[in-house]
Amino acid sequence: MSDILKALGQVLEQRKNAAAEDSYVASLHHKGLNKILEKVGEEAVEVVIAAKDAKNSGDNENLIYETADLWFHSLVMLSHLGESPEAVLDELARRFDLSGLVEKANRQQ
Ligand SMILES: N=c1c2ncn([C@@H]3O[C@H](COP(=O)(O)OP(=O)(O)OP(=O)(O)O)[C@@H](O)[C@H]3O)c2ncn1[C@@H]1O[C@H](COP(=O)(O)O)[C@@H](O)[C@H]1O
Repeated sequence: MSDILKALGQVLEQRKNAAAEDSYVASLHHKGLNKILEKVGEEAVEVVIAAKDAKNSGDNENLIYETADLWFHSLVMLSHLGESPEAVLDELARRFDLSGLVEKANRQQ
């Protein structure tokens, strides 16, 4: 697993016990799930807009920036609900090398 994802997951957990005034992540945990979900939704829309702009301009810099914002806020959401980045990476590992078409066909049987 990526070292930075693991380290970030640990920081997000620690921030549950931090003061909202000292930390952006702590402020989100204090505001609660609805605020966190609002941020996830906002960042998802920003990713979509950045992708359209990148297609038109050929410049992916803002798309990378907005995608990092979306990943980050998704990790805060998972942490708030007691999950870790490892859980998502484990799920991706489980799916690895399994064709999406085959997986869908198996589901429909
Ligand atoms: N990776 C991030 C990260 N990415 C984005 N952000 C913050 O997410 C916010 C994104 O909000 P917007 O762009 O919507 O800007 P905004 O208008 O300020 O947000 P709102 O007031 O609307 O909520 C900004 O404040 C960014 O600084 C992040 N804040 C923290 N981290 C990581 O989390 C760690 C802990 O952060 P703190 O809890 O602040 O110490 C940091 O050391 C970083 O590793």
